[in-house]
Amino acid sequence: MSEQIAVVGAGAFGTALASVIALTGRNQVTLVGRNPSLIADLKAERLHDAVLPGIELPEALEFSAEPDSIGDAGIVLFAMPSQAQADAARQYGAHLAKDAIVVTCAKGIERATGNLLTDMLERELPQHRVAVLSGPGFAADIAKGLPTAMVLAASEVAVAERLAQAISGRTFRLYPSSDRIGVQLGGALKNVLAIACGIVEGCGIGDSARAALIARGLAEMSRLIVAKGGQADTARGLSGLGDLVLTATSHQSRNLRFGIALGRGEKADPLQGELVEGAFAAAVASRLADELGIAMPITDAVSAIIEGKLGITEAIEQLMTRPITTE
Ligand SMILES: NC(=O)C1=CN([C@@H]2O[C@H](COP(=O)(O)OP(=O)(O)OC[C@H]3O[C@@H](n4cnc5c(N)ncnc54)[C@H](OP(=O)(O)O)[C@@H]3O)[C@@H](O)[C@H]2O)C=CC1
Ligand SMILES: O=C(CO)COP(=O)(O)O
Repeated sequence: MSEQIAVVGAGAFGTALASVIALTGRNQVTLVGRNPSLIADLKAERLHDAVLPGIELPEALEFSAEPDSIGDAGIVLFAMPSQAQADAARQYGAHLAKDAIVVTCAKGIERATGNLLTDMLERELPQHRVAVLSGPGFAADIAKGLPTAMVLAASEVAVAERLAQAISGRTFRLYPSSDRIGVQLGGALKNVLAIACGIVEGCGIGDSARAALIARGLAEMSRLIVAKGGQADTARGLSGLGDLVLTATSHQSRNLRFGIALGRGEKADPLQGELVEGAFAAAVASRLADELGIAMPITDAVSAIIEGKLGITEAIEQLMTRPITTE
């Protein structure tokens, strides 16, 4: 079935998603950006070299800088950073079709409130159903047509299935899920854990330490998912373990590179330069863990290091000398 799909947010991920969905040939896809001169260049050149260098965008993909261009879309993907999603909901909400489903594609937690992005979007857009797209996939890999599998979660599995069918193509495969909580927390926390793995790499304490962080980090992710009402199994799937392994081991990851800079003792400011979602999620996840009474020592340490409250040597010492417990 043919769908009208709008992707809002003309950055790396939005452009990659719009491109791969347009390539299915089934859907009419519009990439909607807020910068008219960028959109004019994309239309003219079919390249977005600032974020996806050298990758040609499909002929079938349409572009617009007008918020009302989303008015006929039944599926609207929000592909801007987590902390910009509330603003985007306010800016684009009035232009959504009555039955449009909004799919958040960001990996984070609302910093001001600790809300999941789906809860925040339902607050801002109470008339609309809200779904989540997350999982292991770098924008450049997706846009190049390399095989990628991710998860599409909606509260009703039938809706998730419909969205996954509509968006999936020959190189981009979506698995439907009904666990929006687990899928979102996996995406937010893997970024924090990738920073931790970057720190380990940057300060040169070995691959064994990285493996320990991945496994113990996954246990933290699972605990938070369950405490927030999600399913433990989701942590072991694509949006949890899958994305954690990808981001914690590939230098394509901005979160990993940020952690490496921290580990090398370089000055790293998450508000300058490229987007580092984990730097925002660390403090809010640590706060949530505290409120829910669950242990997330790696997340706490990453948050404290970023805030300059804890040194790296001290953090390693603290993690290694915690009371011995069963796994
Ligand atoms: N890059 C990747 O490989 C992947 C990214 N993600 C997730 O996708 C999200 C976006 O990341 P990514 O695309 O890489 O980031 P980028 O920094 O490449 O792009 C972000 C885009 O969002 C736009 N934007 C910011 N605020 C708004 C707003 N209020 N309304 C409309 N557009 C807005 C920016 O526009 P402007 O240029 O005008 O500032 C920019 O085009 C993050 O949560 C990330 O974790 C998920 C999977 C893979
Ligand atoms: O989420 C991603 C891949 O799944 C992208 O990771 P970074 O934001 O760390 O680059």
